[in-house]
Amino acid sequence: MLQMDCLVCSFCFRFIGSIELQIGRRLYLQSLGDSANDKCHMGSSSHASEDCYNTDSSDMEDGSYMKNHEDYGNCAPGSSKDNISLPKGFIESLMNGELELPFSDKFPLPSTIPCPGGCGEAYYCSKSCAEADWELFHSLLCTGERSKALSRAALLKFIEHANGTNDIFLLAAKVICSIILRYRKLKAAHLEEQGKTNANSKSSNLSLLLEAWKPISIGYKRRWWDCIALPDDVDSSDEASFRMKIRELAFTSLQLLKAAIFDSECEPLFSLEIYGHIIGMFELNNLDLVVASPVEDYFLYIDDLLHGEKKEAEKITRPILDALGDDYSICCQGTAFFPLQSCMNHSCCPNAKAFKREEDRDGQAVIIAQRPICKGEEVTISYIDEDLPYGERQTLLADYGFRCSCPKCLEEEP
Ligand SMILES: C[S@@+](CC[C@H](N)C(=O)[O-])C[C@H]1O[C@@H](n2cnc3c(N)ncnc32)[C@H](O)[C@@H]1O
Repeated sequence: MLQMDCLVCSFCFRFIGSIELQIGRRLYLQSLGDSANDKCHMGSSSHASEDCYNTDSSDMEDGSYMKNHEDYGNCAPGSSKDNISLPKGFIESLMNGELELPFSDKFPLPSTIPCPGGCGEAYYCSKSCAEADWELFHSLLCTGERSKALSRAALLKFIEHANGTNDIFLLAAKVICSIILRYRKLKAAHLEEQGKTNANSKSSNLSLLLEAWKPISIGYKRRWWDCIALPDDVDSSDEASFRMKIRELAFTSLQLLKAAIFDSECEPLFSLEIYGHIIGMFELNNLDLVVASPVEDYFLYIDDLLHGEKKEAEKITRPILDALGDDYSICCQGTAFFPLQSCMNHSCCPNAKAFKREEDRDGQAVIIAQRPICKGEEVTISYIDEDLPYGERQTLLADYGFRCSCPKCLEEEP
């Protein structure tokens, strides 16, 4: 699950495009929020319209770092809610590569490769990532012309429902697609091996489906509506009806997904029981995924320049920073299931940590030992900020359904 305002590879989650594209896209999305209020619409999601971010261009006019400084006229004022203005056409020039920011060449990013299915939603850092995603998940979830979904219209309905309710359904769909696609591959190999005539029995199909399901089976523990933590605003007397509503929501989502990608040979995958357990797996075993943004490094680099260079560069970067505001650099965040890493237990004095956090440059699961770990010793990670006081830690861990009794908790227990 990705944060929308970062442009990352849909397969490995590396930032892609360029510093200019990342910044332009973020400003553009920011302006969409603003323009909804002042009727300054920006058109489709892939192109910013010319003049909705605007006005005073004096600071930028001598932009010797810019390849193109035409088109910096005025536009109707007031399109940015904080009254921070950028020249007319500025965002578009950043996004379409006409404008080069100072020293951005120090932060090269892989160029963007569009989805081979033509959906215009997924982008990749390389052809191999595009192909791997297509083969493993995306061919069934692509809304483009070459989609392998049963019905693209139904798929759009499913996605719309997930976006409007809970995007965990998109992850569950990804899991189901990966199982179907793995099943089809296993079956093709099996048919080739056995000869088409005697290998297409129901029982052999089921055993292939079980084989395809195997990597996920480790996450099969509890249904979503049984394991989801009760939100703070739901009274415990309403717990049963809350859980019933969650189950109904999952049922609706599953019906929509079925209409989009149903495969009769994989019918068991489309039961509410399985769907509930797949979502439950993300509820219980999800790992946060964080990929640091190169945009932050870029602005830090500018800040560290020597006085003369810095002054010159900041003529261009300062108005951008001001327009971006506090969220000038947003990392890519998501949630993921990794069969091994997601199953590690918690300790408030863990001997390992999940992910490199600030240093992460892609979505690979990395577990790093914090100290030497003996053979046979359990590898533990921390689910929460282990530096919080004892009470706060236990409150947070209650959401995971347990009280921690690690050595640190035993020592600090009042
Ligand atoms: C991400 S799973 C961890 C792996 C889990 N043992 C499994 O096999 O799925 C999280 C669940 O494991 C259990 N768990 C993790 N750490 C624990 C701990 N320190 N004490 C008790 N239960 C723990 C809790 O039930 C928690 O909801």
